[in-house]
Amino acid sequence: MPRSLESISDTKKTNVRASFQALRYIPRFFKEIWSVSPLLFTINLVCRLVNAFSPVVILWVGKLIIDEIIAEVAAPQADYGQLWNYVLLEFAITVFADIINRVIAITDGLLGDKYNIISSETMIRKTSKIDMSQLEDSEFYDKLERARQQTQGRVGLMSMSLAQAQSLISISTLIAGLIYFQPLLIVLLALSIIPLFINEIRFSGQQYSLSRSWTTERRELDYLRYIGANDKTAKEIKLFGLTDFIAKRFKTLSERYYHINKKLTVKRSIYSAIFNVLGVVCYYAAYLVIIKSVLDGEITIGELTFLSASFNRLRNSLQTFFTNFTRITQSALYLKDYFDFIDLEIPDENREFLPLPEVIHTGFELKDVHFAYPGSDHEVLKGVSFTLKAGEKMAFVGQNGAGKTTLIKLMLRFYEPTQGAILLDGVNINQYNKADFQKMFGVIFQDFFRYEFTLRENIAVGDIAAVQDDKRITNAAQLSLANEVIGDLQEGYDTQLGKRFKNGQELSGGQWQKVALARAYMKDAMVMVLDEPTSALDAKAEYEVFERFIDLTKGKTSIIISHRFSTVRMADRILVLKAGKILELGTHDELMQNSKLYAELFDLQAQGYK
Ligand SMILES: Nc1ncnc2c1ncn2[C@@H]1O[C@H](COP(=O)(O)OP(=O)(O)OP(=O)(O)O)[C@@H](O)[C@H]1O
Repeated sequence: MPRSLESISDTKKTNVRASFQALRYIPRFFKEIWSVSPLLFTINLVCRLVNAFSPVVILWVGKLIIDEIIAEVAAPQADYGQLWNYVLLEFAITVFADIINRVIAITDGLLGDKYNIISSETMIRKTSKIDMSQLEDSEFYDKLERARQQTQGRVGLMSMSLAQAQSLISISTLIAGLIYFQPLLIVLLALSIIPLFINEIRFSGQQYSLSRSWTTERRELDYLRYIGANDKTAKEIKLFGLTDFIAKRFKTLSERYYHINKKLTVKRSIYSAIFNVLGVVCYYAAYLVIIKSVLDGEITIGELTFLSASFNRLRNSLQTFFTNFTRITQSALYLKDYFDFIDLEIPDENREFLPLPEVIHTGFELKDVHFAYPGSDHEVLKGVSFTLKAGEKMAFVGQNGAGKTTLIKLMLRFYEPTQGAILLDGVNINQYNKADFQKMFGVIFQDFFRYEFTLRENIAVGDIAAVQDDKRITNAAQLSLANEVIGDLQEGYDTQLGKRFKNGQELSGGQWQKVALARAYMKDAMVMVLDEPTSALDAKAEYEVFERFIDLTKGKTSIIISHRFSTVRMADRILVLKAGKILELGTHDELMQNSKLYAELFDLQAQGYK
């Protein structure tokens, strides 16, 4: 549940502390930006440093101009030479500062874009190393989501932090001017700015807590926005008349956020307005002090304009400085999410592994394997033990939810068994490097992904390094019958699939399945796993696909999951699962003689074909 405004303010202190602590990530952040382009970064820093002095210099030249005008007006014989020099100088400084500002903006943009590319790429690479169990954890997913979404925020943080450093130098030079002429002005300055700062910290902490505590709801809103307006769901949404249901759900959730946020924004504006009046009072008090100094003959009219303009500018600069400071501390928290994600330890990454066998000698052995999905007490597998011999074709059978796919996921090391072990040639599979181990398999899952890439790329997903290898791609397509799709495609293997991009062509469910099946044939994998690979194929295509599969995988260790018993019977042995336990294991003939679940289901399906 999202928190109420009151509870948000309760946690305000913790968040303010946390955001200050997150500032420690800034140096690392800048180190990363530096490494993106040392040249751009140096140009940016030098320009900012030079421009940091421009406000005080311009104000000072302005003072010189006014004093010169007054002096020349009062002089019996006017000589305007010096005055025009000053005006020219001010003009030159203004033009120069403007050029430098543009260089800063350009280098900010280029650095931001480069950093954006590199950090997004880093995240994509890191995500691939993260365990499935972690990716399915909603808290972790929120963190990943924040890290991903804040890519632009991090770019903003970069220019904001650099601008802050520049502003700090400008502020120091202006303060030095005030101290030199009238130290009392500093006290008035502090009086006008400190309440605003406290107010800023107080409310921005609440604002951040609110936005952060809504990460999950924002994800839900994004999801509703997605399913409410995209081509994949349009059919069902129209047919089932879901628009109203989705729109209402979206509206209710959005409005809850809107109301909490509105309350906070109004409160913040009222307090800001009150403190701003205090600031204006201080400004006029300072103005009176400066006027008095002129009247007392302590300073010139030029110095009056210099001091009052400096004071005003300082007040504005400090206000922006503090506002940006709180913004930076908040963005730094997102930086923390990003670095936490990047630093996430990948267990095993630096471990010594056993070399993978070049060929499988004895096969896989599962010993009393138990498994419950992370965050769940429900045991999906309850003491599963069997061997899959080298070169054997085994089929997994069982009703929906029996645990067939889960068993595959454990054998592929997407998850670790909660109890028991899986051995390959007598060695626990966790002794091998996970990524290398997974490369041994050619797999197609029932929920394979339809990449909106070209047909060639969709097939090459099975071994992306071979994306330009026409021979292997056409071969894989022939084996899986995906080559039959080609006739309908205008640009052959280079046709864009799906409807999301220009000239994309959509395939039927069965055609997609053939394409996905081709992925498994892209490499000469030691173990083949087909998880319901033919559910969308017509009977003829299914028969052909399996005939080829059996033919091609002769002597190769393989697993097939299927609900079609005509397919299943082709396997050497069949493993029947029921509620996470092995009910039967044997050849088709043995199981038929057993007269248990397998025989019952087989007969049931056979009846249907009579
Ligand atoms: N990622 C997951 N997190 C939590 N529970 C899961 C997850 N995936 C599957 N389950 C649960 O595990 C059980 C077994 O699912 P599994 O997908 O292994 O069944 P299956 O035998 O392959 O079924 P089907 O024939 O329907 O594909 C189900 O009760 C399911 O709800």
